[in-house]
Amino acid sequence: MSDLVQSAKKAAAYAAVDDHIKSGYIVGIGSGSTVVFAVDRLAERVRNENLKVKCIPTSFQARQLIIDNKLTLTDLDVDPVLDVCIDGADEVDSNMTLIKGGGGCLLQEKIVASNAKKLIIIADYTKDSQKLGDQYKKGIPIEVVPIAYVPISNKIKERFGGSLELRMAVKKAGPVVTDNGNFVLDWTNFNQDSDWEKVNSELLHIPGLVETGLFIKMASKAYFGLKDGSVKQKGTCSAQA
Ligand SMILES: O=C(CO)[C@H](O)[C@H](O)COP(=O)(O)O
Repeated sequence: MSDLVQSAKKAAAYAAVDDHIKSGYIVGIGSGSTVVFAVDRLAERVRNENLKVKCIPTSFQARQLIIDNKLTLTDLDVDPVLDVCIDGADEVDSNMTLIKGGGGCLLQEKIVASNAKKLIIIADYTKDSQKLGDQYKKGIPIEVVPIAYVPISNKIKERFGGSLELRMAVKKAGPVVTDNGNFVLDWTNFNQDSDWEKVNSELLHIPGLVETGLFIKMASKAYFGLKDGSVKQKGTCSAQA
């Protein structure tokens, strides 16, 4: 990954943490490489400003980040309502519809985000698109119960077209297994002009399909780090709103 992209991720993450996290907050910690910068900044603010925050992870990776940075860990049993969730995205379209799940953590990410008063997205400039699929070519991740991956692939192809591929592991023989023990299908060559809300609700009716990486009407704001070091904001909610 280029230095420019890395700096862009960092700039977006720092700006979002500075604008949206206050002492006393319950904070959702997303997953992926951009979130690493957000946790760095949050830990720095906890040390320097004596900020009191409790963090809810969206994945095994996020839990490790919280622990490694000596932040306070909590969960939805103890704190079922979050003030804010900060997470990355694979792509953000002009309606603030997201593709998430490039790291395979979509299910817990969606659960945690859906219990947050606001979801703030942090990303580099390569994620800012007009339509889903403009820049992100790896497809829409779909988490499925393992025994159902073939019929689910067939049903999606028949109903909506495109191609589905079972995501394979890199340092393990066989498929990626999510934090929840499921498989991930990556859906490519979909119709970019789809009504994503309708598609998403139809997908969620397929037995065995656990969750989709389509996040619709969930994100309040997206911060994109740009090549020149500045940060572009997309979406409506104001800082600390
Ligand atoms: O949804 C995710 C993981 O499941 C990530 O937030 C998404 O893949 C973006 O990751 P990165 O910050 O590494 O670009």
